[in-house]
Amino acid sequence: MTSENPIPTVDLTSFSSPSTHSDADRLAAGQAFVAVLHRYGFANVIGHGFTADEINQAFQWNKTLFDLPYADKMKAPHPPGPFPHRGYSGIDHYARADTNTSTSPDGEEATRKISDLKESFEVGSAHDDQQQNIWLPDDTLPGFRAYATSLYERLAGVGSVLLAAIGLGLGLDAQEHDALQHLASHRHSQLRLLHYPAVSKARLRHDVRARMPAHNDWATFTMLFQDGDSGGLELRDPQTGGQFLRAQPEGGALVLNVGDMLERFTNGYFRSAVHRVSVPEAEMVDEETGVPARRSIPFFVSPAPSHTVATLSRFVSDENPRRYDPVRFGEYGASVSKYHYQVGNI
Ligand SMILES: O=C(O)CCC(=O)C(=O)O
Ligand SMILES: [Fe+2]
Repeated sequence: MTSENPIPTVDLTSFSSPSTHSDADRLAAGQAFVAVLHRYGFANVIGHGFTADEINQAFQWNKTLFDLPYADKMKAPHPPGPFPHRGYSGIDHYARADTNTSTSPDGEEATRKISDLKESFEVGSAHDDQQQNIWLPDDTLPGFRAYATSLYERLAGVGSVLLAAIGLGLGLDAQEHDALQHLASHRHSQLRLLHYPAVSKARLRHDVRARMPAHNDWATFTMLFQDGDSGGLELRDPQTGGQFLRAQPEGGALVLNVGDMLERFTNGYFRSAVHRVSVPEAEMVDEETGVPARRSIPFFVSPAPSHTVATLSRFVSDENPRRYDPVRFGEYGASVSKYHYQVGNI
């Protein structure tokens, strides 16, 4: 079931424009942010520092990239296997052309991996010592490499600001704050451009249940922009455990969801939110247009792979005993991403 109620919006202008705000403003905003994340594992964030023009520009690049012919996009192919998680993964329209019109729910369409319903381009830091970026030749998409590199840096900066807001809202001391900062490595986070093509009513009827099935993100937290009014991102309410709530795109807001590392760090005070990208029921959709295309831009704020994430002792008590052993982020991420790669759904 889906609720119409969007998740609450938090304004973090006092952090993104510190000179025009007081410490008291920041404390109040940080505490409000923490309260929403504690309740939902998600928050809509405004005042993050990205202008409307910057967001439009990011979606314009998303469109220009995915509008390229498949053969051009495949000049920067994601290598087989989960690592390095870089470059283009997508839909071979030519290979699937002959199965596109299948109407049998038992046929090939039904068993097709859900990954066929999206295409993505993964970008890391230019200074990542573990995973190298995989770029298109510059004459295939002039300026894209420079743009995506700058977008990565910009979002990494926003991620640090949001992490500081969480630290202030939690009332961490200096040592705890230092441990929190290790959950965001500018060199090891990840930018993803996503495009979900339009889906026909026929496919909705027969085999398409979701654009991205329910999952958790395994890093610290994810910041995500969604295009226009297409929507579709939903989170499972951590309090009811069943009901899915819409994360509606609201003018310029980014959606932040808690990932596994922040859950472990806080011993479950923040829950890594289960989320999915849904499609409407076939009956709700126009025969001609189907479900329109959708674009999103997530940024996964992550620790360094060598960093061991341990629970802060302030979150451990007799009522809430330690739930997690310390874990090296690289090892954790490798096992989870290997699983996702095998099932091919994220
Ligand atoms: O496209 C979206 O809105 C969600 C993307 C997502 O959950 C992911 O890439 O992990
Ligand atoms: Fe996700």
